[in-house]
Amino acid sequence: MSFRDFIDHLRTSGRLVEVTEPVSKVFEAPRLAKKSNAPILFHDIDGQKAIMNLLGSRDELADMFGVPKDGIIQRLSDIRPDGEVKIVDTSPTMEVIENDVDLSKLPLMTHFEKDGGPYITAGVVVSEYGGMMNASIHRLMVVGKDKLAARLVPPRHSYVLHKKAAENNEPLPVAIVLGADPVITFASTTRVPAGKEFEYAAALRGAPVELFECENGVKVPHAEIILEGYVDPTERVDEGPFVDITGTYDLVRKEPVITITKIMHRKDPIYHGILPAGAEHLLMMGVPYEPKIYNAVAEVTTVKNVVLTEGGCCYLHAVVQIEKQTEGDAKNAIMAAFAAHTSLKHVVIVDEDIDIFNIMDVEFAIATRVKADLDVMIIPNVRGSSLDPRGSPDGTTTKMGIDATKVLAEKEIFERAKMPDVLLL
Ligand SMILES: C/C(=C\C(=O)O)CCOP(=O)(O)O
Ligand SMILES: [Mn+2]
Repeated sequence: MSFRDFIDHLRTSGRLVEVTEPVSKVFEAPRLAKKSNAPILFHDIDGQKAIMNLLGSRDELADMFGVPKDGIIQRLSDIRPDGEVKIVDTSPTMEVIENDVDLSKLPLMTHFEKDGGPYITAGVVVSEYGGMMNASIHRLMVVGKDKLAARLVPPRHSYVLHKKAAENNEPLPVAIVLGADPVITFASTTRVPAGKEFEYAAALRGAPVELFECENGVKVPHAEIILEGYVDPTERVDEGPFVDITGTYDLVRKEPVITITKIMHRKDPIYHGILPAGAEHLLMMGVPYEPKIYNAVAEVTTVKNVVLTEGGCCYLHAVVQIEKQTEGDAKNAIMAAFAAHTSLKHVVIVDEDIDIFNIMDVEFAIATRVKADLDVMIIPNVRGSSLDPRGSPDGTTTKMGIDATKVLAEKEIFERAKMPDVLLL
């Protein structure tokens, strides 16, 4: 499915908000997108088209995968990154080719008051070096007419490929993909084995992913806009400040510079922007880790479901539902969850009768099934997330796991009272 087909699907199913009045890319469009999580299409954002909140809810993701909302994890855990990838000669993305690059012509937005400037938020950076490829989303800050600073996070595969190229003092060829089939964009946020993002997307879609070759050799899927260029082996500039998933400002760091040599795009292209700290951003960060946690917990007990909660920025807090088999299972589930997602800070383990999507239910489990000295595990000096404002400067933090499951030997005292079915008047 193309990006446009997906937008048409949102339109025909009545879920798309359309803004036809002119809006500015500086603060105004992001403010409008922040009002709700509904997909919002701007027809005139400084003369261009742009969509935000494309995958702004679990309902949207579930619809894209063709499963119910509580079936997303199961679907993602079942899929293997072995779908078909086909190389083709041509692409609708080549409708317009610009060799005189001017990034200011694109609707790249400025979102928050202390932002370092406009940046690309939904660009899938595809890179190839030494026979390896990668596709992942990185922040791309405009630092010149044809230059972007890329936040390449260690140990993501783009970071590794850039490091390898830099060790040989060679530029890393890249292509930045904006507005591909949303399944491909989602696949680029996952933690599949190196170079398997497009195969994973093809398996998820149940249809081959077509790739075509850019002038610099990088192979890319059809998209609305593609920026072609290379990452310099040595040049680094300040990147940020920018708001990340926590809604607070991430640190300013020295990051590598990409020079864009060519832009290809559809006629009348639709730019994709992800609102920083918005639901789409949180989901893209968190949902790929949920199947990893699910599979890791499945190794130690019977796992039923996993969610990285929105209140925990879909990244720092998990709720794991298990069918407890033996006393102590929940403690093993806690350790498995931390091992599967090393940025996770707090995790709560609950039984099958707790609705993990309902925070009231999770709090009920903590309130009625936890005795802190027995059920809370505190683990100091563990690798945490660089995005946690409370993390230590050396990258470590203190983690907490809460076993909010029933004590098996006393199960009946934890049962929730039910009302019998009766005929209602
Ligand atoms: C943007 C980050 C990661 C990514 O691109 O996947 C920063 C958070 O990474 P941590 O590993 O949690 O520090
Ligand atoms: Mn990768």
